[in-house]
Amino acid sequence: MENIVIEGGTPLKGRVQISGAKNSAVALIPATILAESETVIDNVPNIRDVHILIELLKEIGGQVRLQGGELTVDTSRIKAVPLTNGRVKQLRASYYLMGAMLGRFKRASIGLPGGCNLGPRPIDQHIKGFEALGARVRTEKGAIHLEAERLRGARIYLDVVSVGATINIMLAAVKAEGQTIIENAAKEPEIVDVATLLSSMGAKIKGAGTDVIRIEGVKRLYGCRHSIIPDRIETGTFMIAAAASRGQVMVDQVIPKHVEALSSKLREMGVKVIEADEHIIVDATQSTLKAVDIKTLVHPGFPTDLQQPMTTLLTQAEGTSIVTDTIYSSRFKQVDELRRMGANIKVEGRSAIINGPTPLTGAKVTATDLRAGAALVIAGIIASGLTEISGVEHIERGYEQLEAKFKGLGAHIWRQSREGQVPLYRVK
Ligand SMILES: CC(=O)N[C@H]1[C@@H](OP(=O)(O)OP(=O)(O)OC[C@H]2O[C@@H](n3ccc(=O)[nH]c3=O)[C@H](O)[C@@H]2O)O[C@H](CO)[C@@H](O)[C@@H]1O
Ligand SMILES: C=C(OP(=O)(O)O)C(=O)O
Repeated sequence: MENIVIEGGTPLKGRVQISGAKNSAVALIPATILAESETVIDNVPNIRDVHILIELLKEIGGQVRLQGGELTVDTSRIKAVPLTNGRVKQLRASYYLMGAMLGRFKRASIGLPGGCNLGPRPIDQHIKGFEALGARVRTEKGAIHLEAERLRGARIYLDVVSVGATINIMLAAVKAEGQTIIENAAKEPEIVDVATLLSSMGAKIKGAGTDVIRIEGVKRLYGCRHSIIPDRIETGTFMIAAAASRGQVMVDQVIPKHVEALSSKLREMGVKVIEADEHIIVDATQSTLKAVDIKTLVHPGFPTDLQQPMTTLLTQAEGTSIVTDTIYSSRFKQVDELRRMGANIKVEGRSAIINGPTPLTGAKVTATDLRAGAALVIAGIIASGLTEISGVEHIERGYEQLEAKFKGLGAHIWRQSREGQVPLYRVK
């Protein structure tokens, strides 16, 4: 077991290249099940969630190769093998295997998903969608079993705007007979990315990226080539880190429009944010950071996945900031850890109230989930002294080479075995 150790206090400087989007990759990989020949996906991030999904595809007979960001999947000989083992529980996105296997085989048995512990993460809207398409659904021994004689297109209104349900229903509906209309659909860029892949496979989808998606079912889908969009949450993580450290960073190979909500908030705080076609420069070298309020919302609102890193930045802003998470009300596990480092934050209901600025000091802290991990890495970068972060496995689920990328920007960050010589002072 390893920890991340950071000696803080250096402003970040330089250029960082962003990887392919985790939250696209984890849907695109299951989507390859729908094709009856070879699919090649480029710009695949080298992260734990991707590795687990590859193992799951292999378990059902897929031939899979990941080489330098290029994933080749041959699903011509896969079978509807039940996936009810421990692996599916290691990530949330294993639930996309339900929609994809239902679409391809008209049946699926998939263990209940895992993922970050952000409070309740229901999947009732996914189930409602599958049932509307004609599937019988039962939950038994920790797994969901889906079965349909035929899948028939349907009009499905989502009671809550859900990225997961929108994608999962799309995966099953592309192979249903007739037309499916998903109303009150989520509009996240990852949904558009999945629709692009499915369309390249031969699916007929209109309206992805709006709140009404229309799908005309087809009989067969074929392999294709697809490149994953840049990770907007990784983009945002580096933008926030640049601002928090009062640095100047070019965040490269991104789609600036995907992080507009964050760019606006950073500008409101007094940070210079310059957008070009494929990069964003964040310059906080001359900034006096001002407090702002944040409310997480569905896209194009402020993303819940950046709420936790943002709380770290707001500890450095002058005044009181209120951060409200309307998507996951208890996504504040980073707060206790930030307090250990000197932050003045209290959580009331679904809001965190942050008073700043407070200098942070290094401490031993634990990453309890993926973005809490990112929040603590940023805290370590700006804190005085040494910060030691355990729970690195959460960070590895979703960030490719996080330490190497921060090191490239001048941060003093390294891995150390837990049994190693980690006194919280620098060994001379
Ligand atoms: C809208 C939103 O910001 N979604 C984020 C959410 O997606 P994720 O797919 O986890 O969540 P959803 O978008 O599906 O859910 C949004 C909201 O709807 C609720 N819900 C969802 C499905 C369901 O069947 N029933 C139900 O009540 C959820 O509890 C949540 O409060 O986390 C992902 C990983 O952190 C992010 O990449 C997504 O951008
Ligand atoms: C919470 C996240 O991941 P997951 O939904 O896969 O747990 C995330 O990407 O921020």
